[in-house]
Order: sequence, then structure tokens, then C-alpha cells
Amino acid sequence: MEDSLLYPVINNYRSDQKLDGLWNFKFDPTSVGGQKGWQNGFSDGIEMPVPASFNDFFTDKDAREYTGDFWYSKSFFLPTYFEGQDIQIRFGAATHRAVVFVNGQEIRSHEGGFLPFTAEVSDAVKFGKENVVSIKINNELHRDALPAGDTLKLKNGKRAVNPFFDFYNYSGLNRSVHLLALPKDHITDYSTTYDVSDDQATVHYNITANTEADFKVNLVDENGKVAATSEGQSGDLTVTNPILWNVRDAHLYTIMIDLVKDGQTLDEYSDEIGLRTIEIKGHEILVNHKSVYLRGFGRHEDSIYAGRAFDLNVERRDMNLMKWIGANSFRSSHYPYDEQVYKFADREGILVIDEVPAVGFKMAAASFLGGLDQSFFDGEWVTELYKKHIDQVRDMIKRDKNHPSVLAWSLCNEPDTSTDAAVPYFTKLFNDSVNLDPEKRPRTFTLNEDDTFEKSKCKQFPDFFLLNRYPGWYHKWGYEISDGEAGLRAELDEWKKSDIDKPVVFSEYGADTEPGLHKLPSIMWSEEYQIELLEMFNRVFDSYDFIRGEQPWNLADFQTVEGNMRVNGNKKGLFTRDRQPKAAAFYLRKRWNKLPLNY
Ligand SMILES: CCCN1C[C@@H](O)[C@H](O)[C@@H](C(=O)O)C1
Repeated sequence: MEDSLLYPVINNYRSDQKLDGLWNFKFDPTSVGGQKGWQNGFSDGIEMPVPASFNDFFTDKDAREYTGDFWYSKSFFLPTYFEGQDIQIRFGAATHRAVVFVNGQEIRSHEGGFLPFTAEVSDAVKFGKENVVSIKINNELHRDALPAGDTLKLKNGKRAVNPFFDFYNYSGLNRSVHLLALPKDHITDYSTTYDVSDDQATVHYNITANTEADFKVNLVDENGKVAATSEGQSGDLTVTNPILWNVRDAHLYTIMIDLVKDGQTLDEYSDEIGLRTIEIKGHEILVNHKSVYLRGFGRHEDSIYAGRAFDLNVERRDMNLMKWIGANSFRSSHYPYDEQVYKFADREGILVIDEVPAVGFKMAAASFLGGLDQSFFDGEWVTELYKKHIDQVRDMIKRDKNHPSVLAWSLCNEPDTSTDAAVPYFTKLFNDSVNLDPEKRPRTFTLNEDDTFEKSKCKQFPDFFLLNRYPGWYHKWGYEISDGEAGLRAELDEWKKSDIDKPVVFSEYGADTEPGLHKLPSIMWSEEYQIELLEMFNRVFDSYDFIRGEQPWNLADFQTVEGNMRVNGNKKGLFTRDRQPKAAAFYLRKRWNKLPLNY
């Protein structure tokens, strides 16, 4: 678990210099980089953009599909005026595991390719001189790591990944790298919880720092006016006539925290927050005590050229597409996204189900297209896997807890919960995570086809249900879709008869669709069929009042492993990979724009 995951800011006390751009890059297939001194940097590599996945830049398949160790290195100058400050290098994400060196000195390692980590380098850097940061990364997949999969040794001696999940194993420094200079005494974290009513809102805050100190806290509105002030490591900021953060009607305040010692301000941290509450009551999801019906998507951080890397241009387009179509939410399937995505969602009033990369915990997903027939949770890998799983749940919640857009935490995507072996794992997972979020937002995980109401042994854990269902595509497809509808209704009738008094959200359903393929009457892969499948699901959703959300799969087409069911990736997008609409996007826009945004 990371000590601090605060997003970098620049102010009179803190410096933040991005080390993005071209880094030296080398593959290390026989893991000899350490013996060859690459931790001291190297100049005979290739120039690799950061942030970016390395895969799609290459023109040869061995490089694109490369699995194993690989190195990045970059030199940076550290001015003398930073002497006496705490010098850190913060990696937004290194996929999947990394070891960091500065000037040849090993600083730290990190496991997990979708969350930040910070290397404390004050004792390794030279002030007033050039320094070198090197990072060794490994992108192999294992059953005891997240996301789950295998790494194969081919007969030609090369390695290949076998993901138990349906997205490409894009790897590298996928998010920005920051060179930070902080005061020796500094703020390391803060958290907020809320009470809101129409005429008053109270922010209950708590601050952590690396030293004993006094704290002054201001809450400033969007016009720069101080709306409330407080003092102390914890306390309340009470705003009269507040402008609340609402779905698709976002209003942000800035919390400004000063760390003070002997009357002198030594550090400051500021962040944008939203005054709102989240609740689950019976079948309802409530924001500020008002029921919300989720409309949105499963997504991927995925784009041409940059792979899995955060791309500000793509995110701006995706947010505009979601507003155009009438969405009010998305799930960060199947891993935590770059912090800037949640900042976009905060500003746009879009709710986020934040998901940890616990995906592929199901042997039937091995190689995705049909795997071993055993319970994943019977495997000998489960003990080691759990340590990494709960560690990444802790860091995801620690990193994202202050975003008003975060509605809920998805602790797993489609685990195999159909056997008793899953129960002790999920009992521990939900017990160990219950107090991680000061706001106690709902926790859930997605239930896939085989984990029906009747078969899942873990229905008791989630605060609301996320159902991934694929009648019309993976079964009862084409002309049999009417049987698919009947089967879906039969399962939902079971949910309806049950005493389960929680909301159900459909978090995945859809059809691969080749843009431009038209057929009358329809045929699978045609744009007409994608609409017919969505019409079927929407007929079902409109029949059950405990269904409180619809998030078709996926917002956009995305890259996957090669396969006989994948045509250059997954085509279930409502938009193409270059973010242009398929016919179904216009159909869905009509359906969603009939509803009030925060219905
Ligand atoms: C049946 C597995 C559930 N779901 C997982 C998601 O990651 C895949 O992309 C999606 C699909 O097959 O389109 C299916």
C-alpha cells in the first residue's frame, strides 16, 4: 500500500515537473540488463514515447507481442534550489510490475500496472547535476497476479501471454511520470465525507501528514469566494445555501489545506471536491437523496497508437460522446483509469463505478475462448493473488476516494462465484475492504452468465448487483434471440421473487458490430442486429423496476488478443475505435435523451 497517492500539484511549496516525452527503451528478453548496468541508464536503446504502451509503435510482431523484462531510462537535471526538499518520482502506471533505479541505485519495486507509485529519491539524486532514472518493467501474466492469465514459453523460446481476459496486454509507462519536490514536512493525504440538504452542506475532513502540525482549511467556491473555513487535523466545513454536485449538473469547490508550524505555513495542498452524498436504499441508488437511473457504458482506456496509455484528446472526445448520447455514468472496466479521467467525470457530473483489475478470476476464461474446467478459487495461486488483490483495492480507494464522481467500487470483474471455493475469498475481500472508504460507498463486483441468481454463491456480498449478460450474442443468438429474451426474463423473475432488496444494474450486454455492415433483415455483426439486441434488452429493463441501470458493452471498439472471434479487436462498441458512431448510437441517444439526466 502506498503512503501517499495525492495527485501532484504546483504551488508556493510544491514543484511538479513532468518527465513525459521520449525515453530510452530496450527489451531485456534474457534479463541481463542488471548485469549490463542498464540501471545506470543506456543510450543504445530506441526512443519511446511516455506516456504510451510500447506495443503498437513497432512494425515487427516479435516486438509488438513482446513478453518479459524491458527497460526505460531518462536523464533529468535537478536544480540546486531543490536541495533540502523531499525529492520523489511518481509513476502514474507501469504495467504490470517495476523496479526503479536512480543513478544506478535501486530505490523500490512495485506490483500492479494500473495505479501510481512513488519512488523517494532524495538520498540518490545529485543537486545541480544531471541524474538518470531507470525502470525495469515486466509484463508477464500470472494466475497469482492482476489481471490474471498465463505466460507461455513457445517452442522457439519466445514468451507469449495467455490472458484470461478480453483486452490486449498493452504494456509500458502508460501514464505520466512526475518529478516532485515537496517540503520536508508535508501533507500526505486527506479525506472528506458529507452531509447535505438543500440549504446546508457539511464537509467532514480529515488530514494526514508526515509530521505533527497545525492545519488551516478553506473551502472556496467556483467564484473564488471562501465558503467555509476550519482549523485542525480534522473538522467540519459548513456551507449555507451550497451548490451541490449533481449528476450531469456538477459544481465543484476547492479545498485548500495549509500545514502550519510555529505560525509558519510549510506546505499547502488543494483539490477540487463536490458536495454530494451517495446512498443505496432498497432498490434505489441515491445521489443527494434523489434516485438515479444509471445510463452509460463499460469502457476501456484504449486508443490507436498509444494503446492503454491515457490520451487527453481521446478522453475529451469520449466525454463529449457520453454527453451527446445522454449517458450519466461509466464503469472503469477492468482497471482503475488515469486520475485525469475522474477529474473529467467530476467536472461533467458523470458517475463512475471504479474497478480494480481483478479480472480473469475464472478458468473458463482461460485464453478467454474456453479454458480449464475447475474453480479458479481452488487454485494454489489464490493466497498470493489475494495479497495483491487487496493491496490494489486499498490503493484504488486511497487514490480515488475524494472524487465526487466515484459512485461505487467494483472489487472484481466476473469472478467464478458458482462454487463454494469462492465464498472464503469473497468473505475476506469484503471484510478487509469495509473500512477503506471513509464515505463507505457501495462495493460490488460483476456477475457473469454462469453466476446466475440461482448459481452464484456470493450474492450476499455486493451492495448492489452488476450483471453481465450476453443472450443474443454468446448464446441464443441470431434468430434464437427470442429464446435469449425468454431466458433473461426467467432469470430476472427469480431475482424479482427473491427477498434481495438491492438495485440491479446491467453492466455488460452487446453485440460485435462491423461498422458499415448492413443487412435487411438483420444478421449478426450488422449494425441492424446491434440495434435489435439493444431493443431486446431495453424491453426487458423496462419490465422490472429493480433494474436501476443500463451500461451496454462497450462505449468504443477496443483492441484484444488475436482470436477466431475477434476481428482486429472487440467490435461491441457503440462507437468505432476512432470514436465515430454506429447506427445503434443514434438509437440509444433517442432512448436516453427521453429521460431526465438525473432520473
Ligand atoms: C463473457 C465475458 C464478459 N465480458 C467481459 C469483457 O471484458 C469482454 O470484452 C466481453 C466481450 O466478450 O465482449 C465479455
